[in-house]
This record gives sequence, C-alpha cells and structure tokens, in this order.
Amino acid sequence: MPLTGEEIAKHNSRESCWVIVHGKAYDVTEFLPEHPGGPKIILKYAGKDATEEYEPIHPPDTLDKYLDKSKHLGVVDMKTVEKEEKEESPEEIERQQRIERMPILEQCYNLMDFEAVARGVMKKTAWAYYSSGADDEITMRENHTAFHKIWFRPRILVDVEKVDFTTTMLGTKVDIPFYVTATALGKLGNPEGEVVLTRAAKKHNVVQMIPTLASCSFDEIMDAAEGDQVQWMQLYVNKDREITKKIVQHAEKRGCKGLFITVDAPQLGRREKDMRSKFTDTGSNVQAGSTTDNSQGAARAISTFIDPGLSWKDIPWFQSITKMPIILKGVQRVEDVIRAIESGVQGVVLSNHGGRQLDFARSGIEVLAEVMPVLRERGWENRIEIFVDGGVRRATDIIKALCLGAKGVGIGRPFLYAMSAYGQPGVDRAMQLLKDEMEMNMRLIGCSNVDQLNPTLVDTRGLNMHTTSVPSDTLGMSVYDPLVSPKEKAK
Ligand SMILES: Cc1cc2c(cc1C)[n+](S(=O)(=O)[O-])c1c(=O)[nH]c(=O)nc-1n2C[C@H](O)[C@H](O)[C@H](O)COP(=O)(O)O
Repeated sequence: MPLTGEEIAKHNSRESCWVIVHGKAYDVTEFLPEHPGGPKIILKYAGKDATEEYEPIHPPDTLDKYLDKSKHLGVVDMKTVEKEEKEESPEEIERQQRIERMPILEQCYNLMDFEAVARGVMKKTAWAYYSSGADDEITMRENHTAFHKIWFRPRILVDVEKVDFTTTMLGTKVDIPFYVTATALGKLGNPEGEVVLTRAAKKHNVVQMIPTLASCSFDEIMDAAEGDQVQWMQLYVNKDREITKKIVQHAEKRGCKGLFITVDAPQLGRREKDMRSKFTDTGSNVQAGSTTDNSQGAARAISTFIDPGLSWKDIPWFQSITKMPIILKGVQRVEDVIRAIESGVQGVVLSNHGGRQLDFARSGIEVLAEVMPVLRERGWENRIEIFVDGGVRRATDIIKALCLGAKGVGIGRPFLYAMSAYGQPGVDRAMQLLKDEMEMNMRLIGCSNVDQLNPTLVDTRGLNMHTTSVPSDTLGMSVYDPLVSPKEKAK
C-alpha cells in the first residue's frame, strides 16, 4: 500500500525526518548529522517532496549507495502529496522573460557569446556556481587575460592549403587539441547534466573528463558514450582510501583511459558568488560549530569528503591500484612538474582550477611558459604529456598553448554555459566554432599541422606582467556591488 502525503508530513522534524525523492519516501533522521551539505537543507524539506532540490546535486544512485535499505520506506501516492504553491519571485519572472527574448543559437559567434546568454537565462544558483571564482576572482580573470599577453610571430609563404589540427592525447586520436574538462554539478545548468557533454564530445571526437562531483552517476555518463568514445576520470581523493580504490578500479573496469587526480583542492576555495546565491541551507559540516556563517555555497556543501592529507607519498599507492595513465591536475610550478616526472606519472595539467581555488595563483599558460624551457634544458620535454586549462576561449588560445609545448587544453565554463543556454545544440556549436577558428588561425600563423607549432611563433615577453586592475568586467562588479540590482545598474 503506497504511503500518503499526510503520513509523510507527520515526520517533519529533526527527531523524525522523512523526505520524498522521485516518488519514494526515505527516513533520513539518522543521516541528518552525516549529510555533507549539513542538516539544514534536508530539514527544509522534512515531510515534503525534496526532488527538485535533490536532483541537480546528487547522482541518481546516491540514496541506494549511501542510505541503508531499512530507511527506504517505499512508494508514495504522489496524488496525496500537497504541491507547494511556489509563487514566482520577481527575479524568476524577469528570468523567464529573458529566456523568451534570448538570441537564437545562430547568433552565438564565439564562446563568450554563450557566457553572455547563460548569465541572463540561467537560474541564479546555477550561474553563481559555474561563474564564481575564489575571493576577488583575480586569477579567474587572469586566466583569460594571460593569453592576451602572448602575441604571434606568424610565418608567410607556407603552403597551408590543407590544414590538419588533429592530434593524440594519452594515445587517443582527437579532432582538435582540446578536451571537455571536469566541472561539477552539470544538472544545475541542464536537467540532463553531464551526458549532454558526452554526446557532444562524441560528435566532435574530443575526450570528456568525468567529474567526481557530477550530477549524473559515473555509470550513466559512461553508458552515454558511444562506440570507442574515450573518457577520462577526474578524481577528488576521499579520506577513506577504500572508497577511492573502489571508484578508481571501477572506472578502469568501465574503460576509462586516464586518471586525473585533482591536486589543487585540499579544500575547495571560497567562491563568494556561489555563497551569496543562498545555498545558506546547505552550510556544510566543515563549518559545523565554527564561527563563520554556514552559507558556504554548493561547493563546500559537497566536498567535505576530500582528503587534505593527500601527498606525494600517495602516488605509488595509486600506481599499485590502477594501470590507467595517472595525470596530476592542478600543478602550478615547474618544481612540481619535475617531481611529477620523477614520480613516474604520465602527465600534468597546469591549472588553477579555473580560478576557483587560490586567488593570485598564476594562469596555466604562464606556468607552461616557465616549465617548458626548464624541461627542454634537461631533455625532458617529451617525458610526460603536459596539458593546460583555464581561460581558454579562442582557438588562438589553443594555438598559443601548443606553441609553448602543451599537448592540449582543457575547456570548462564555455561548454557549461552553452549547455545551460541551448542544450546539446549549444555545445555542438561551441565546439564547431572552435574548429572553424582553429582552421583559420592555423592557416594565418603559417602551419598546416600541430607538429609545426613551436615557441618561435609566439612572443611571450609580456606574459609575467600582472596587472590586477580593479575588476572592470561585469562578473567582478557583481562581486563588489551585490546590493545594486541589474535594473538600477542599467539606469
Ligand atoms: C567551472 C568549474 C570548474 C571546476 C568545477 C566546477 C565548475 C563549475 N569543479 S568544482 O566544482 O569542484 O570546482 C571541478 C571539479 O569537480 N574537479 C576538478 O578537478 N576541477 C573542477 N573545476 C575546474 C575545471 O576542471 C577547470 O580547471 C576549469 O574550469 C578551467 O577553466 P575554464 O572554466 O575557464 O575553462
């Protein structure tokens, strides 16, 4: 006999807390203190249907995996559950009007166009989570502007009738030297989540890196791949190494072709836009009992499992549990690249996590310019594969990275924005635009394939001049004047 809404509604307290997810009831009373996002967000839905809030943050198999079967109470007759009358806030009404007026996809001519549209049409919490960087977002802005400090020295009178910008990454042949990097909580932007990126990656023959903190389950994302499509796994290392070992060996068994261990996030950064977007209810346990406020945003709420004790001594253990190539994601100085080579890993990603971690960390492209001359001096430039991510928005950014010695680049936010605003057609278009730009720019720089890209084609003298001007872009301004509504700002 299905449970009724009335019965569930009686269990609406810390002492007895039942919630409904996807039409089934769960007794989460004992789980409350263990919830990484803190008890408050669950108590907000005690005795009610929590599906809408639950969906973007938790892979579908979360309750089966982590809640004891005895707490699974069974099916609910949803006709008996009172629908919460949600009156639309003025913000939501304005957002719906922007969605009606949004540009058609064909009006997006570059990756920044997708960001501009997404900012207007995404839910506030989703935009805040995707767009936020740490502290004053200096590094987030630097990631993109660093590419503007590198100028080309193009060759002429080279036969560039045929241009081939395919390459290989960790032995996988790809159409163009970029991959879809790991970015969490895909369902915040699109109800289908990360599988949208899987399908687009297949269509454009590029690699997708599957995030630990995906909204879709790992297996859903692997199942969405077609044929010999290659995917990599991004790993946040769990304090409980048995859990990590299980995740890694399952990924290898499912056919993942690379293990990207994130090493720049012993604790997730303070992303103030994410915090402002009122994830207040999900203050994480990390803050439990602390003096700071609990509005730590989605990031902190979902990352209390990450092990800040991860260190170089763990690398041999990883090499003992998997045969997958191991790449350290988030390396930020040449000394650590040398140590990575000496420790026998197969690659590094020079990255500052999209500016979401340590503010004033240098851009990946600047670190690349520091690293490669030192490796060349040692004759080590081909000892590992070196990737860069952060602020890549144009094919010229990709070309600059390859000229300086990168194997390829990771791209994050642009594909999230394209997916959030236009779904898979948006991501397809974003990838196609990069391919079109790549073909043109390879011709104009005087190279017919990526092997010809080399340091003599770029002038990097301006690269380590850091100008941290007061933020002039809209992202920065919204950090500093949160009380001024866009309408007032527009006056
Ligand atoms: C935009 C974004 C980036 C995240 C990301 C989530 C978002 C929304 N998340 S995070 O929630 O923990 O910060 C991850 C993540 O799961 N794991 C990771 O290794 N990098 C994470 N990154 C960093 C990402 O892999 C790239 O380093 C970064 O996105 C590259 O910069 P662009 O966005 O400018 O391309």
